[in-house]
Amino acid sequence: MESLTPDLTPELDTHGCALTPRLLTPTQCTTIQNLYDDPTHFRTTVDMARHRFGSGQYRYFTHDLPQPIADLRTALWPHLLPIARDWADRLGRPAPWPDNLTDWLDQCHAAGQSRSAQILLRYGPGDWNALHRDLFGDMVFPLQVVIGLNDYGVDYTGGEFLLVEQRPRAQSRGTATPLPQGHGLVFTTRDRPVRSARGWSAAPVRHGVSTVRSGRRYALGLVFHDAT
Ligand SMILES: O=C(O)CCC(=O)C(=O)O
Ligand SMILES: [Fe+2]
Repeated sequence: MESLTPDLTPELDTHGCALTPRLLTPTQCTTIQNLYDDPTHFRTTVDMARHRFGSGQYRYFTHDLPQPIADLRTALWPHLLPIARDWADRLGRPAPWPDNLTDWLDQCHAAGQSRSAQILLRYGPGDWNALHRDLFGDMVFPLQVVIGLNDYGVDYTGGEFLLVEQRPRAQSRGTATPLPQGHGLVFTTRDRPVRSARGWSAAPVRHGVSTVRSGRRYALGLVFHDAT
């Protein structure tokens, strides 16, 4: 794994999301994509159309995350933690996250959020992901990472990652980002600090995926609180 992240704060402040350097090799991306068909890795499969979440399918990993996914999540934590703490400071909110990811997950489990929230998503032509937030309860880590597993424009077309940010007393702003294969996109699960007349205010952000026009698109979603 290359050096994970330069300082992502300026990108996050300007665009509301930040691309990391390459986190997975193309071979690792293919290996992870191929896990999709092995049910032993997953606790639940969600048919997105059935829940009116869009169209397509995703599967929740069990806690027994395959390598290199487990390592990746652990390695990302110390890079994301200072940003989450800085945001909490700007917004005058508590920052309940300990230095160690395992300690934070223990807190989630004690509060009843005890199931894995890591997902592998699969989209075909016509599939899309409705705008949403991956919140499961009071235990919230405000940053998450999605990793593109396919080559945008080659393996599939359409399927851009979408962010929609609600601005204070104004209409919302949309940002579309194609995910480069093997790179992570860091964005907020809930809201992020934006400058306002009176200092900082929290802008709620939702994310989703535009309609895939052709091909297959897989993505790995890493969330840093657990689910119910
Ligand atoms: O498929 C994607 O790029 C978005 C996946 C998603 O909703 C997530 O990672 O939480
Ligand atoms: Fe999501």
